[in-house]
Amino acid sequence: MTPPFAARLDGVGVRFGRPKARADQSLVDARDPATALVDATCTLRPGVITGVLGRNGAGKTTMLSLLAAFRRPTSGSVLVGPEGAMEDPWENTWITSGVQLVRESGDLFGDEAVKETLKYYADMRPEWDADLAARLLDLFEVDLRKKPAALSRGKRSAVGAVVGLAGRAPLTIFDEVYLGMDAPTRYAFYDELLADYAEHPRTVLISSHLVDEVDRLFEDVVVIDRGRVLVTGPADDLRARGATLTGPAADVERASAGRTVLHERRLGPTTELTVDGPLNDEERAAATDAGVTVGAVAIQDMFVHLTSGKGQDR
Ligand SMILES: Nc1ncnc2c1ncn2[C@@H]1O[C@H](COP(=O)(O)OP(=O)(O)OP(=O)(O)O)[C@@H](O)[C@H]1O
Repeated sequence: MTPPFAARLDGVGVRFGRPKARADQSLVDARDPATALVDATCTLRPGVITGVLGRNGAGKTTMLSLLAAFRRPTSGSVLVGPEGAMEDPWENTWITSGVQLVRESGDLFGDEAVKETLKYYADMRPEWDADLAARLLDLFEVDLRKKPAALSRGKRSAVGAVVGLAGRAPLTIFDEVYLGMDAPTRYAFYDELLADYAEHPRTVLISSHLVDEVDRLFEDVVVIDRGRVLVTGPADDLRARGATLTGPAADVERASAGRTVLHERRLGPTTELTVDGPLNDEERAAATDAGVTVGAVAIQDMFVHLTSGKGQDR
């Protein structure tokens, strides 16, 4: 069995369209609307579930497409493979045979019954688990005899999820695969992913807007904002990164002195501030003594605050 893949992006830039007429065409310009990634650098640890988060158009799909060798970077380097033996995935069958990118559409073969798509992936993936695929198709109530056009959007996504789970590729990437699924199907997918991952460790990347729903799955996160990697590292660091301070306005102001305020909410005499940076025990105790309640900030809220560009220093 191939060990889980790691991946590394180093100073990666991606610009769509024709190269600009200039001396160094490998340069990407953040102000150019055709630029999808700018100087993106991050490491994806092997055998870990990483959440790739970003607002619409942030560059998530572009980053995931690079890892699956669906496209090449304009600048910088992309490496994928077992730790210590990573290679450029572009036109590299050894690497790409270990990478499964599952997209929301499910990438089903247009004119054939769904069972033909599954047969194709079963032949391609040495670790394909036919029993798991059959059980999941039953769970998601997918009729294998139907052609993709006869399936609902959610059922097509479900087939993609089955391809990703049953294939057990050393790098499995789910790019917003569950967007078409209803809530019970999505929750069943998350549970199946966690259960299978626990038994068959591999590297999983999940991109999503539904951060609240999926954040319990993440061990690491990469947050992309307007083409730049804003945060990369353990999800727990992001969970512990900020704090909410709630209480009488003057006390909250005092407790937040010198910190970057990401969000502010006023309810009559009570103020709630979301601040960047964790509070140490002393600061926490001082705030509590002053009648200020200190709370945690969920990944979803931190993500919204960090990518809304509204942070202000106090
Ligand atoms: N083929 C293309 N030609 C030109 N620009 C593109 C192309 N594909 C993507 N882009 C642009 O690159 C940027 C990043 O797109 P990308 O699809 O990677 O974002 P995303 O984070 O996956 O967004 P979403 O959450 O909306 O799917 C966007 O500004 C997008 O308009």
